[in-house]
Amino acid sequence: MARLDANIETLWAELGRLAEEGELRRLSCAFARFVASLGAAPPALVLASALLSELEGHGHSCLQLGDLAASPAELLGWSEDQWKLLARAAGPLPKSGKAWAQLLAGCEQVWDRDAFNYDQPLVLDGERLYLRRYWRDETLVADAIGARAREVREVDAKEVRAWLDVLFAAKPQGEGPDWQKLACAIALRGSVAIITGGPGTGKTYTVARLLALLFATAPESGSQRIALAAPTGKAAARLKESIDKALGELADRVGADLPLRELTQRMGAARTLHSLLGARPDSRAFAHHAGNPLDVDVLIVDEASMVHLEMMASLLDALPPGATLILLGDKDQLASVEAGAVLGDLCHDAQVGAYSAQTRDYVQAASGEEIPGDFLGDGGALAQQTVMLRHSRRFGGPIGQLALAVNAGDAARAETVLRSGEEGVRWIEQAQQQQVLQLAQSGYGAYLDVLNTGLKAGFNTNREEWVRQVLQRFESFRILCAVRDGEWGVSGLNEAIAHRLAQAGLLRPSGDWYVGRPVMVTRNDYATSVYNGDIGVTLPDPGRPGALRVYFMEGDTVRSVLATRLRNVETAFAMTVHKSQGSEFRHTVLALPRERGAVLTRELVYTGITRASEQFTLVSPAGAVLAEAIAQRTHRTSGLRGMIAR
Ligand SMILES: Nc1ncnc2c1ncn2[C@@H]1O[C@H](COP(=O)(O)OP(=O)(O)OP(=O)(O)O)[C@@H](O)[C@H]1O
Repeated sequence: MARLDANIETLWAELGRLAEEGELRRLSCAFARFVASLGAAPPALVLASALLSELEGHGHSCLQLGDLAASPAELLGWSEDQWKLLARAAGPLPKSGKAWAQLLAGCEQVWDRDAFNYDQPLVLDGERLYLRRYWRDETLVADAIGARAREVREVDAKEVRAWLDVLFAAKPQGEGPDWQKLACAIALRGSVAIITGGPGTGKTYTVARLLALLFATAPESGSQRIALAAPTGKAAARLKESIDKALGELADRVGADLPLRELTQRMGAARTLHSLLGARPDSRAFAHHAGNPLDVDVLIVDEASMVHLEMMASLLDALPPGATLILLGDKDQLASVEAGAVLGDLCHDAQVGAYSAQTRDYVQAASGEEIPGDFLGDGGALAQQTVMLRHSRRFGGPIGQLALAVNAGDAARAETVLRSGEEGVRWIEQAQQQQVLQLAQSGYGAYLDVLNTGLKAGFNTNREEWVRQVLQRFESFRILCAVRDGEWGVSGLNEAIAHRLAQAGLLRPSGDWYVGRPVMVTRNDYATSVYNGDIGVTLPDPGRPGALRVYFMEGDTVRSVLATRLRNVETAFAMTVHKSQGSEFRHTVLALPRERGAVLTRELVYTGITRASEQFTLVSPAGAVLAEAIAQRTHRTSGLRGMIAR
């Protein structure tokens, strides 16, 4: 016992030192102390608790004990020396994942999945250690998705095929299968389907046809309740706009055979997931859950890569058993800021297909499409309900080539495209911050022009149209950063851009709030109905001289909030790539930092590039950073796939 105590004190000292050095969050130390306070705490448990909490901060949902035994320093990117000091302080540590699991299973703070539950903070599931909350969320998601994927509905394949032939134009021979058509057939037979694909691959185009198909084939289609949702307000508005457009075009095509305009009218607005589930101020709990499920038959969720584990668990909990869930998203985009990489995990087999012979036969009968042999395999139930769209209609040019090269991890090819001089892509190498400021001044030129012209004219005539124009112009250009701090981070660039625009006489910043300040909301605020990620522009309040209001675009409508009522906002000339997900800008500038770091990954670069619709400019102060970023993949540990399979 004396030896244990001695170890523990040295271990606390080591953990404290790491926290001092900024290598460990204080929260992780505090969590380990909390675990230790609940009972006898061998140093190995204290160490595992601190690591687990730290990993959660990096987006992992659990600690793989096998990794902890095999390559502990790598887990958090620590040096071998740092780890050795910790390991020595903690005394002899288990040598394998199994031995770690045995040791932890004996601790009273750890709930073994198969044993008695009395509210311990940690859960041991095989050789994975979880914070209780994440284990519960991951189990819920795995059980709900797994059960839905295994539930295959009876389908009249002949009828479905006849409708699909009406809804999709015939494809030229020899071009391989029409994955969009195939996706509709697959989604129709299940209570869950995942449609993944890069930008412009037709995810919304496909889902509009799926809705038409459901409408045409469901026995009581007239009363079907369809809900559209996305993680952010902007993504929700884009989803609704694209679906309405696609259904409108389709209605013209199918004519009186299917009253699709009726379907569009019945669908209502797309909502954020928070609003759909009934978020409540000051509470993590939603109004809708298993006891009070959502009133829907079909739920379509776009930008699913942004949905974090806890939100996905809440969503699945609130979904009634008979309802159909369709997840749309790009599996290669950055995962959510919060823990989990749910879409990425669920789409594990999407690239290879891994379709069974049964799926192949069904698809052939219901859509007339043949799944090529390369895509057949022995994937699980979820793989059978997942389709990857592979052909982008919007991204054929250099931006598309660049995105493909980055996604494939081919840095040399990406650099060639960037240096090609082709219209649409540009690379400013060995850049100075001044060059980003120049880009900002010209990129935001149209925005500032409309803003200042209106201000000068006193915006007496058609003020609403002017506000709309200001907001739209602002949305056509954006500077994206990989990091928050420093000269190449969001805060440094925002400050420098505002200063530059002021020097050029285009803005008059004074104090926190000034006319023309674009802002992004950083926390949901139910009192003012503004949500994390919403972007607005500050303009004079027409009713109160001297007062300022922030204007937000919500679909087609503009709403405003008194600037002084917004507490959690930051300037938005520059924003992080994370926050830009779900948005698209005509010209996107991606500013990389001088040094590589853990956040600089392939997924981040890919997400940044795919935010550009016409022009992409990469700005990097140091040459090698791009290649290093492309080589570094996001890795998030989770047990989701294993849980779905069991
Ligand atoms: N099979 C098709 N035939 C003709 N046009 C198509 C087809 N599929 C998609 N499109 C068109 O390609 C464009 C992109 O499609 P869509 O918006 O559905 O893609 P997406 O994958 O949802 O893109 P994003 O991820 O950017 O939202 C749209 O203009 C759409 O009308």
